[in-house]
Amino acid sequence: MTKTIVIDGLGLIGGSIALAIRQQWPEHKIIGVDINHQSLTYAKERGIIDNGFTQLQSYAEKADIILLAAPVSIIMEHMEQLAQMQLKPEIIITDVGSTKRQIMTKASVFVDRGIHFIGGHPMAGSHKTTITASRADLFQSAYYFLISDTLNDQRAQKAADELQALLSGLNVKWQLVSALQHDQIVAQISHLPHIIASGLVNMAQNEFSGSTLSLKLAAGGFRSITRIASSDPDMWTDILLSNRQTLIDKIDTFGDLLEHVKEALHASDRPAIRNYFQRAKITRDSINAQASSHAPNFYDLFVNIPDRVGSVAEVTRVLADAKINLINIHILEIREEINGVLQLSFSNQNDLADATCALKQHGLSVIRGE
Ligand SMILES: NC(=O)C1=CN([C@@H]2O[C@H](COP(=O)(O)OP(=O)(O)OC[C@H]3O[C@@H](n4cnc5c(N)ncnc54)[C@H](O)[C@@H]3O)[C@@H](O)[C@H]2O)C=CC1
Ligand SMILES: O=C(O)C(=O)Cc1ccc(O)cc1
Repeated sequence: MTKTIVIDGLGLIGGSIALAIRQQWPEHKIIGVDINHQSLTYAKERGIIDNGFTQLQSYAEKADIILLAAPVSIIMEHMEQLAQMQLKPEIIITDVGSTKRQIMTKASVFVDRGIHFIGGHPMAGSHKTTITASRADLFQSAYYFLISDTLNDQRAQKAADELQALLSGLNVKWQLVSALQHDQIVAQISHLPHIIASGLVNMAQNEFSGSTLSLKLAAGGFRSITRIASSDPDMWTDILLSNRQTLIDKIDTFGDLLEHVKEALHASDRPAIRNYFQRAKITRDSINAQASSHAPNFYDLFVNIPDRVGSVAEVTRVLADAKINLINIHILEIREEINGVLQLSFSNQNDLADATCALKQHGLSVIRGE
């Protein structure tokens, strides 16, 4: 059955979800809502949406599904507005906001009216924003949180099944958690890291100001750990303010950890310092191992590529010549004058083995994947 889907906030995430729905369900009508006219024009010209509006009121009452994908504070404002409208009785409203406790508390505005609200959060994205950065495959193999708080009866479960079917083209791994669990998890693995990344950049900037040294000297490590400091400041202000207490606690704990390293340095305590790095190494190495064991549909290898024009094309040509189907390619790192690393994903073990062989025969250095 043809559905009308309203996507409110047509940026990186709203745009990427629109693209994925469009690809899988071309018969559905997709309406974009954004205060930014340019985003609407961009999406309409490329056929990502059928029509665009600057006001949610313009189309919400005709919607079968509304996906709220603006910054967190706007999502909550728009939930209030939606609760005042004459919506279709079986409408499903969902969101993609990076925090969930405040949003799920706000969802009480829908309960009396019997409207389904399903909290969601795809755990993939980028430091880049706006629809121009959106991609249909942005969420491929990523986790997508669904919030259990409102999934408490059969009708709600049916609505969640419908939402999951609509978004099945995203190829995500669904993860059911409570809003409380969600905000604690993301505070640790997403919000605190953003605070630290921006802190490192601000500190380096302070240290280098007034000196002839500059941040251009920063090596790969600094660049990798601070990539997310390029994220949108308004979006991250909303995120921090909607997960305040959890983050205050996390900052305290992180402060204790730094204090521990400082004490070890004061005491020249070599075993304590080594232990700090060793524990982290074991855990960090195991993330890669877990990631590959949880993604049985993807077979990855990593290739060293020289920093010269055409080296990525060379890799893809070798694979095309060998008639090997590549399902994803990701540039992990390219540093000036040094090798970069390409991550190549295949759909099965045979393609992975054939690709390893073809690339090695071509003289390329394959890091992992046999
Ligand atoms: N960037 C990321 O990697 C991820 C972001 N999220 C969440 O997704 C949401 C959207 O983030 P992005 O797409 O990255 O941001 P974005 O900045 O690319 O897109 C947000 C869009 O919302 C629009 N907008 C702002 N105020 C509006 C209003 N009053 N009415 C309608 N549209 C309005 C903006 O014009 C923009 O096009 C946020 O809630 C964020 O926390 C979730 C997962 C990943
Ligand atoms: O760019 C990155 O690595 C991110 O961390 C993207 C991201 C940003 C916000 C989220 O709520 C989830 C993922």
